[in-house]
Formats: sequence, structure tokens, C-alpha cells
Amino acid sequence: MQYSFICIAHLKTKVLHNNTEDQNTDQVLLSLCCFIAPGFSDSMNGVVKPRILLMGLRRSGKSSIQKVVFHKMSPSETLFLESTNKICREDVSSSSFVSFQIWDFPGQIDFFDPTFDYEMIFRGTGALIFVIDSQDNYVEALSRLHLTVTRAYKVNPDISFEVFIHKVDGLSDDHKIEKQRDIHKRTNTDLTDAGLEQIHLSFYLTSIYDHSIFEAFSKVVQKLIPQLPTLENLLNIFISNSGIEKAFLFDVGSKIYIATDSSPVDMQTYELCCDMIDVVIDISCIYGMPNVEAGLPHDKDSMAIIHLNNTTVIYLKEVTKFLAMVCFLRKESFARKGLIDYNFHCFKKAIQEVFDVRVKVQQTRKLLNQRRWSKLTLTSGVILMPHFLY
Ligand SMILES: Nc1nc2c(ncn2[C@@H]2O[C@H](COP(=O)(O)OP(=O)(O)OP(=O)(O)O)[C@@H](O)[C@H]2O)c(=O)[nH]1
Repeated sequence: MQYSFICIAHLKTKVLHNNTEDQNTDQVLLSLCCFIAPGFSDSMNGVVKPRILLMGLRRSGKSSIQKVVFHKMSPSETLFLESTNKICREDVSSSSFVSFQIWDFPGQIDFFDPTFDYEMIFRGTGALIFVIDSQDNYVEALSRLHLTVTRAYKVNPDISFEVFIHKVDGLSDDHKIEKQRDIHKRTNTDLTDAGLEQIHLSFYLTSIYDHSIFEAFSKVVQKLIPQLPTLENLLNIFISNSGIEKAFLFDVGSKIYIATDSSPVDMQTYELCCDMIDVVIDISCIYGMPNVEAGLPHDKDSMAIIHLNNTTVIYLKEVTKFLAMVCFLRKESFARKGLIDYNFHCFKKAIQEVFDVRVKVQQTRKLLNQRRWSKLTLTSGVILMPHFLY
């Protein structure tokens, strides 16, 4: 597909009055509190920050994944990455929804090393990504995966286990499917033999040389967003009332999509969204923002429209400082842009309310924690150091 026309402009949203929309979004918001799950508290401050662990054998591609997805490193530069020899922790807090810690582990962790407190690590973990190099012999990787998963599950059965069958860029399509089937079968057989068939592993075919790694990471991150059903619901309401075929909510910095409507996602659509975000950011960097050092070149006026030569229109609009909505629609539907913009305005308001509820929950949790701590100090007369997770 070719882009036949690109227009990037600053546009103020026109507000049309449509009471039905407001009622719909309000109804969704009424049920919000059900989706605010406690999550993983980061020490005493009550900040919900799930932890994602990147594990796997040496040179399987863990650091490359982190650098490409979160540091915009080009895939070819990863050839020069040095081997990781200690646990590297990083905070990813680009928006209130995409906020977590990534821990990149060195290739060989010795679970039997007494200085390695794996219980403490797994206890605060939201997702464990195990990276397998598909271009290498993976027998050792599979036994390491089994050991890691069984240990982690015993400590924390709530972890989501994600297996990245990585470096598939060198494989043909048939070969990829065959490898995935084989790895899936072997791991499940091992788990069944160990009497742990209840452990669910999700498998993804990934490569840093295409968008598959971003798509896989999006799915991992989505599982850690307690408000996901609310966001999906809002997107469903938005698209069905605006004649839109598909809508994604993107974290602009990482190109991770944090939610989409309930229709299936195809890779080509996702790739077009990523390309569009790149175009918008590049053009904004060159022409748009006087002070790019201040952060992402994406602000409340950011928007872009791309007309493809197959009568599809892609429409990008800023939702929050870090989030953008990217929609796919027919040219005929885009004729009602005023209605789409009004509905988008309602959607944006609803998202803001989701943020507000979340912030309130976090503040209440922080206050409760502080009270609990001051009570502890008063009753015991001494302050005992808590057993913080690191
Ligand atoms: N072909 C291909 N190579 C990749 C891919 N991802 C990473 N690599 C290469 O794999 C090699 C090892 O990558 P690293 O990210 O250093 O691996 P690691 O798992 O962090 O290694 P340790 O730090 O030793 O545990 C590098 O040369 C990367 O360029 C991929 O998707 N495809």
C-alpha cells in the first residue's frame, strides 16, 4: 500500500452535541471501580508498578529486545551489545497506563546460588518473558524454561508466563509454525509430566527486525493493565458510533498498543499504525516542536490524516501527553469527521476520568500505607526496616 496524501496540521476539536454518546460513556465509567485491581505495590508509596522479567539463555536476545522497544535502538546496533552480567532494572513510566519495571537478567541464573533470592524477585512479578533463540538448538533453553516456570509458579501463581520464540527473521513461514508447534508441545509435555498442567504459557514468534516484537510486547503489557476491559469497552463504543473499522490506543514513545476494540488485529494494520506514528514523530521533530529536548514531540494539537490509495483513511489524534488513538475507516465514513471528532472528545474525557479514578486509588493507598507505618512506629517505639522488594 502507498500513502497517497499526508497532511499534518494543528486542529482544534469541534464539539457537536450528542447526548447518547455521553450516556454511553458514563455507563461504562460507572462500572470503573470493578477494574481497579490492587496490582503490585512498589514499597510504601503505594505506586502500582508491575514488574516484567526478561529471562533466557545467553545471547538469546533479551537486552536487544529491551533496547529496540524502549530505547529506539536500531536492530543492527544490537550486534554490538555486550553480554549482561548483572540484573539490569529499568523503570518504564511513559504514561499512567504504561508504567512498569523491566528486569533484564544475565543469561545463566543459578537458582541454587544462595545470594540469588528468587522468591523475593518472583513475588512482585507481573509477567515473566522467557526468550528462546529459534536459530539455535533450543533443548537447553526448554529445560531452563521448565525450571524457571516451575520455580516462579510455586512462589507466585499469578505471574503471566510469556515465551518469545525469538530471531524468527531467519526462518521461513512453514519453519516458524513448525518450531512454535514443537516448542509448545515439548513444554506442555514437561509441565504435564511434572503435574503442573494448570500453568498456562503464551507463545509469540518475535524478531527485532520487524514489528512482531512490538506486537508481542503490547500483548504482554496489556495483561498488566487492570483497566483494560474499560478501555476496550470505551473503544468499542467509540468505533460503533463513529463508523470506524478499527481503533488502537498507542503509547507513542514505545509504539506499544495498550488497547484496541474487540475486532481481531491483523499484523499489516498494526504495522501501518507504527509507520504512521513514526511519520508523525519525525515530521514533528523536524518542523513542529521548538523544544524537542523537553520530551516526546507529541502534544495536545498532534493529529494526522493519511489517505491510502485503497479508500482507507488512517486518523491519528492525541489522547493524553503520551497516548494517541489511531483509527482505520472508509473514506465515506470520514466525510462525517465532525461527528468522529465529537465522539473522540467524549472518549478523551472518559479516558481522563479513568486516569483520575486511578490516581485517587493510588493516593488513598499511599495514605493508608503512611497511616499504617506511623501506627507501627508509635506502638513499637522503634522503626523496623521493612522487607522491601528491590
Ligand atoms: N537475527 C536476529 N538477531 C537478533 C535478534 N535479537 C537479537 N539478536 C542478536 O542476538 C545477539 C545477542 O543479543 P543480546 O541482546 O545481547 O542477548 P542477551 O540475551 O541479552 O545476552 P546476555 O546478555 O549474554 O544474556 C546480538 O548479536 C543481537 O544482534 C533478532 O530478532 N534477530
